This record gives sequence, C-alpha cells and structure tokens, in this order.
Amino acid sequence: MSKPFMFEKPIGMRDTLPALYRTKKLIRDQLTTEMSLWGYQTIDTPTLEFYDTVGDASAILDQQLFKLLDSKGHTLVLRPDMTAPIARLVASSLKEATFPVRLNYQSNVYRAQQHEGGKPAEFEQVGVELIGDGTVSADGEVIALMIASLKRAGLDNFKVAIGHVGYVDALLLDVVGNEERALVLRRYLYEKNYVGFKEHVKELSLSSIDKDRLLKLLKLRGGKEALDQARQLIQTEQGERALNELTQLWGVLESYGIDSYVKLDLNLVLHLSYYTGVVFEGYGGDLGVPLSSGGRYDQLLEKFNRPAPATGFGVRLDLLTEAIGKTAPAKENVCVIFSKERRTEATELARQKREEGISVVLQDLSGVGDVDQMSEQYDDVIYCIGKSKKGGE
Ligand SMILES: N[C@@H](Cc1c[nH]c[nH+]1)C(=O)O
Repeated sequence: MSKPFMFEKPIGMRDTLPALYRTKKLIRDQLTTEMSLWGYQTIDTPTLEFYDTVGDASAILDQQLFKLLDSKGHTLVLRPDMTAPIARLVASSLKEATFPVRLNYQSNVYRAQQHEGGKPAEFEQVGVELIGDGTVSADGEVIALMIASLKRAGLDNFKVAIGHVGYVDALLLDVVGNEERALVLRRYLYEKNYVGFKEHVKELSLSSIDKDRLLKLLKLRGGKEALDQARQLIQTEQGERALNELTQLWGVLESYGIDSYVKLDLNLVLHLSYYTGVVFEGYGGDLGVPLSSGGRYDQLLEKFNRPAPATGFGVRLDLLTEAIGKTAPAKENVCVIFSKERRTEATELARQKREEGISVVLQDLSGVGDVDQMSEQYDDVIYCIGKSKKGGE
C-alpha cells in the first residue's frame, strides 16, 4: 500500500531541477568571483548549531527555527542565517586572526514557514561579513561590494535602499517615550505595513505635532536631501549621530561612483534584531521583495566574547535568479549510442570528446526504449552501431 505522503515535501521545501540548478550555479559563481576579487575568503560552517548559542544570537523569531535534539538531549537548530555562525567562528576557530577579517559564504539557511504560501523554508544565501572595522568606509565597502556582485551576476536594473537603526530608534523613542510602544511601530515598519503604521499612529494619544513627526518618517526617502528633512524631525544626540554617519556614507558611495544605485529610506527596519547602525536592502526585477539585505551589527560578536564592530550582507540566490529571469544555456552535449560490438571504439570516442571539454553521454543501444526520443535531447548524436569498419570486437 502506498504511503499518503510519498510524493509530498515538508512545508517550504523545494526540489531543484537541472535548468534552475545550472542557472543558480552560474549566478553564484559570478557573485563569489566578485567577492574574492575584493579580498574576501570563503568559509563554511555546520548546518546544525546549538540553539542556546547561535540559534538565539541569530535573532530570528523562535517559531521560524527548525529545532531538533541530539543524542545528549541538547537542542540544535538548522542555522537560520550565516551571520551568527560566522560571529561564533570568528570568536573561536579564527580567534587569532587579526581584524579586520573579510569572509564570504554560499550556504543554505533554514526558516520554518507556517503555511505553504510560496515562501521557501530552505534557501541559499551568498554573502559577506566584514568583522572588526567600525568605520563608515566599511559600511560603504559592503554596500559597494553588494552592488558590484549583483551587477556581475547580470542584474542591471536594481536599487539599494539605505537606512539607519539609530535614526529610527531615536525618533520612535523620542516621540512615543518607551521601548514597548516603539516596538509596535517598529514591527509595522519591518513588515512594510505602512497603512497599519498610519492607522496605529492615529490611535496613539499624542499631540498632533508628534503624530505628524511619525507620519513624516514614512516620507523620508530619496537622495541626500532626505537627510536635511530627517534632521528637522529629531534633534537628539543619537539621531544626530546616525544622520552624520549617513552623510559620511553618502560621500563614500559617491567616491565609488554608485550613488545612482542607492536611495535613502529612513524608515527602513529589517527583520533581524542584531542590527545597530546602517542597514540596507537591494531591490531588483519586479519582485517587490528585497533580494538582498544587510547592515551593521556592532554588538553580536560580544555575545561570543570577542567584542568587535561588524557589517555584512546576504543575497538570496533564489530571488536574484528570479529577478534576472534568464535560464543559463546547457553546455553543448553529445550522445554516443553504441552496440556492444563497437563498445571500445565508442568509449574511446567519448573519452576524446570529454578531454575537449564536451559533455558526452555514452549509451548502450539495447538500454534505450525510444532512440528517436532520446536523440532529440542532444546537440549531436553519433551512432557506433553494427559491424565496425575496423573489424571491432
Ligand atoms: N544574515 C542577514 C544578512 C546579513 C549579513 N550580514 C549582515 N546581515 C540575513 O539573513 O538577512
């Protein structure tokens, strides 16, 4: 009797067929080539980590973590991102490495989905972490590297939105007075639920001036001029500091010649709570959701006892592939169909062609049902059938 779930997969799990696999590989290779040209070193970390260390530090909602138990009863998680595992690695196996450390990765990460709504629960991120450098130059470098990587991968039409955790925090706290109320507003922002945000602001018991400050936050988008408008909404030291950093950052991006790809978005809030400074998201194609994101996280490393400022980003390979929207062509491939009396000749022919870098399928004629149908799949078919001219086996 067949099992009911025989052909089903757990929620959010996907198969990858050859054309998509090929396309992703090509795009991944372009991204990582760019990263290594900027001096980043590739690392990998285990798929499973301890919940108490990395799972917790990853700052992903608990309900999004896949948890399991090891034989000693420890709770493990499938890594939900690479930033926390890399922080652990830099504080342990790489603890002798002098800062700044530049690392890149291409790894699958796991985030449980509650519904089968099209969102994958396992996806590949290609990203970098720049650890031990707290300068605005470092923020600029990772943004410039993300842009260069996306361009090399073949994405032409994209924009990067840049914000600052310090600015949003300062403004929300200054207006609503306590962290609990700020959190509610911040949640609307990271869900990009601007209608909900406005509705909620209306309900708050605040002066109309303060309500207006919150509503104006939603409009703080655009070029350098957005910084001047932002300055008018908040005058606290934290707010000032954030805006000064963004002003300097803009100068760094200009020196890379990439200011046309970026825009400021001062209400940008990302879903991960470890961010402490400049944050950014990349948008491209017609996706409507960000295909890459990153930012500064200056307090994560100290959770692993090696305090250091850090910044980085991750590109969602699945979304980038979708945004680019082209399938990588298959390599030229040849099929040599042989009958057994000419096996040696066919094998030698296949070997020679493979040496030239051509993919060759070597197929025994008696193993094929429909030769015509099989032949259609190849650019070229060579038949080594019947008696060999040279005499054969
Ligand atoms: N780990 C982040 C991306 C990132 C890398 N470095 C900093 N941020 C994510 O999964 O969205």
